[in-house]
Amino acid sequence: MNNQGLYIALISVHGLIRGHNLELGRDADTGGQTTYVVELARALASHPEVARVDLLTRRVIDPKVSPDYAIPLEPIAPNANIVRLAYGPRRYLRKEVLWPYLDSMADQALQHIRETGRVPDIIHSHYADAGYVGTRLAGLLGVPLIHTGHSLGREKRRRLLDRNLEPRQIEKHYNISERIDAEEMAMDVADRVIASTRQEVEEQYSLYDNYHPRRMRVIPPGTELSRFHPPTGTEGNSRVKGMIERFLTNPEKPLILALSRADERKNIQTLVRAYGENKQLRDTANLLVIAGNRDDIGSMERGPRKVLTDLLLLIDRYDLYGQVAYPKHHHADDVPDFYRLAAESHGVFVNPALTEPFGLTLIEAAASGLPVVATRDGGPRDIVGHCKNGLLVDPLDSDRMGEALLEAVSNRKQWECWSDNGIKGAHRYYSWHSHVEHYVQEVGIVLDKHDKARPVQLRTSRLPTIERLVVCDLNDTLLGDPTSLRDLLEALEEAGDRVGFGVVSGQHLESTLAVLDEWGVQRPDLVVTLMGSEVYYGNRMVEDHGWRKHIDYRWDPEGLRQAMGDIPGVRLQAADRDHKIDYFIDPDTAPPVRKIIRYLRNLDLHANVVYSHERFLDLLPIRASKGLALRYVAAKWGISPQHILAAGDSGNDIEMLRGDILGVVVGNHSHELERLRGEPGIYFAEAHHAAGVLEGLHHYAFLEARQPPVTLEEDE
Ligand SMILES: O=c1ccn([C@@H]2O[C@H](COP(=O)(O)OP(=O)(O)O[C@H]3O[C@H](CO)[C@@H](O)[C@H](O)[C@H]3O)[C@@H](O)[C@H]2O)c(=O)[nH]1
Ligand SMILES: O=P(O)(O)OC[C@H]1O[C@](O)(CO)[C@@H](O)[C@@H]1O
Repeated sequence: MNNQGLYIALISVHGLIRGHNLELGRDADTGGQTTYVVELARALASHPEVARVDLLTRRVIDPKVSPDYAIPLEPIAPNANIVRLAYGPRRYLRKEVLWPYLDSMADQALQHIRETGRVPDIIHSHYADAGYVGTRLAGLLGVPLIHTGHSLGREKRRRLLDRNLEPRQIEKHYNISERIDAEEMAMDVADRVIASTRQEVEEQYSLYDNYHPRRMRVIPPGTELSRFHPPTGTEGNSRVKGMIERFLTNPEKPLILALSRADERKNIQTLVRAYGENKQLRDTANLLVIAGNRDDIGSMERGPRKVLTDLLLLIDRYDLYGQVAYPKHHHADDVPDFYRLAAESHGVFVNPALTEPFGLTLIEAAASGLPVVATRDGGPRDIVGHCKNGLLVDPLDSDRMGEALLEAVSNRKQWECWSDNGIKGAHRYYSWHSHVEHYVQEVGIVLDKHDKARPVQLRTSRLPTIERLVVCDLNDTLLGDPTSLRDLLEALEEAGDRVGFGVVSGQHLESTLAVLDEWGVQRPDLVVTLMGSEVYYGNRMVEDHGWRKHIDYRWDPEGLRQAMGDIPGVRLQAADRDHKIDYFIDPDTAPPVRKIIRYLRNLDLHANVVYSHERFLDLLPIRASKGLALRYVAAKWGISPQHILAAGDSGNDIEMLRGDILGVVVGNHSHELERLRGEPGIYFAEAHHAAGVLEGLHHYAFLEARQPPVTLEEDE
């Protein structure tokens, strides 16, 4: 731990995040995780060993949402900020469609880190999308990663298949494979995975190929105990009482409170059936359903729209008018009052979710002195086990759910005991104070143990004259046509010291330099070889040893060669360098690449597996690729990715072309690049080879002299 105090970067990509009045339940992506990360940021910032907390999220500029989400930097504590990074489309997008833009978020995060002038000591990603970004950032900077899944794709896919959704449909709507891959990668790279309950670890995280028990830590989130506390006797005149009473014939009856996002998984319909089918329960208590905020159900996303429509239909089917309240809107500040009003009425909180990874609402209810009836599937087992403040039920057994609710509101002695236990349990097990004590201790262990490889020292560029950088893949991109090659080199020459030139090749240094000499190309500023395994600078081709050390992470070439030897349709081509193993692959007889990757993972072997030209399969360290090498170099030189133009022609160039780096695909590209057509920041040239690169340079006006910095004398 350095004496500056910890600088922690939390990443939470999706949903609407701000420091006040979270619009929880507004849509499927703005729920518990957003509460969790904002409260974690504040709690960490108050810890004496923490100097700074940045909560990195996506900047959203969209007239349909509050302008709060467009503010680039929002202080939420004296040393904690929400940092909104601008990447991809400006409008609000659901989390499932953010994947193509996440490389760009990592690039923007590097810019933010360069502006702060300090590399974070730890990166903590929340959910799969942030895991994707965090994995790249941690790799580029060489700092440890912590990951928290909140909700896991393999479990979600299982549930969706159980509901007989078509795998193709699941893929199309949820991008579930990309999400699971990102979760696997995050769990592979993370030094720690922080879960909220033991169940999550044993039943959900354990399903992952990269599940490593020794890296798992259960640190349940806290709840804001200043917000959630027992009734103070003033509930009678709270705003929410009026909101609810307008629905109810006998408002003085005990309240059964359900509060969750309007999401299928929350299983509201079984709860309404349990209530509707139990006459004694209906006579004894009213039901209050808070399911997010809604203006017009008809204009909501499919998921929430279906949940709310079913709710109305069930209320009608059981003729529950006057017994069920279902307000359209509420403010975040109303939520604690809902719990207290229900507690005041000697009611009960119910979480009927089909599965609940954790269940923040249960600790909120406990802290409010409100007993619970909760699904036994997931985190509630831990919570009710700790707090002894209610009953667990099978979420699919509506009769039993009804009976449990009736018991909770009928047995006053039992109610008082549960209420008291819940208050004590919430303070004892679920305060943010105890959470961050444990968290900071873990971070200390990770940092002490973590390989002391210095993170990338963000110094200004090694080659200070370079403002921008043109990087070309070697074979079939830079080379291939002598005439246009000469034109390109002349154009670069004319651009002078402002524009640097780099080459990226799949071969090792010696053969790369020999080929460059053969084609009369002078020594580039930068040479990246072996698909991104090695990085060399300047005339003397000095190797970047920090990069080599950095990619050594979890690289086991012997183990990989051993394992690959057993795979049909795959033949060793060359293993001529420490950090790259080349194979020929016959797509007709070899297993699919995705299966090869899982096979290696199951052997605890880690590699970046690159398939190209439908016949090559290259194995690289997980931290190595052309794209990652380029971003590492950009960070090192202080060059923003938008000032780099990368040109390529085949599958192993994809990562280099995506993100904020300006991509150029030359006209003679192989067909595996076709899927990039139309992606932001990627230009498909008509011309072939170096002529295609030149076309791309013109397209981006990349070589045009930028406005020189105005100097004072010119002003006078
Ligand atoms: O209309 C609503 C609905 C919810 N909430 C709040 O939103 C949060 C909901 O969190 P939770 O019930 O835990 O559900 P999810 O949004 O599904 O949260 C995911 O992430 C949480 C944090 O990791 C985990 O507790 C959950 O199990 C996981 O599903 C709670 O603070 C609620 O008070 C509201 O304020 N208004
Ligand atoms: O249904 P999914 O895709 O697993 O997402 C669950 C959602 O619940 C949340 O808590 C909402 O904030 C996030 O974890 C996630 O957006």
